[in-house]
Amino acid sequence: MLPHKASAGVKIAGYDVPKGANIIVNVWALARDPEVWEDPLAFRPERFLRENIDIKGADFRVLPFGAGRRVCPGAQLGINLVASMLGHMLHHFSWSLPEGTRPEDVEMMETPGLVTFMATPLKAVATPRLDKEELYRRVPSEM
Ligand code: HEM
Repeated sequence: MLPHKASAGVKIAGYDVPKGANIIVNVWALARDPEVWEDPLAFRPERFLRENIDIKGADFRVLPFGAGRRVCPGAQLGINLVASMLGHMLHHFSWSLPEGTRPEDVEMMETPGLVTFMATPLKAVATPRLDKEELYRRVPSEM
């Protein structure tokens, strides 16, 4: 989450947080807490199919958009854009690894920071799966 100033002095988990202190919530650690997540470092997105987890600030186990008064106001737009972008990428291209790279060689670890990047950039080969005419055809929208 972005840094915020404490508007009042408060005690949290035995720690004194003075008024005016700069607070940054470590959402990276929250989302990898082994007491909450089974095998937290394993890339297993299907774990989210098992239960309906709110990602817009109501469930503190995962807070990609923050929470509370300063929660991201663009959360729903962000979710819609990511779904649309992924859908387009999968619809238009077949995805494969570069020749000679095995799936088990792909390093999924990220680097920490304000914005998270992959520690080792992912190399993927996109092959158009629709013929060009279909791919670039403009579909006029009904007005
Ligand atoms: C997947 C995409 C996005 C992610 C992961 C994301 C994440 C975040 C996070 C973590 C915060 C900080 C919340 C906090 O400090 O508690 C934030 C704040 C904010 N986001 Fe987003 N965001 C996304 C997309 C967008 C979009 C599309 C917009 C606008 C169109 C937007 C506008 C803002 C604004 C204005 C704030 C500051 C809110 C405030 O401080 O009161 N975000 N976002």
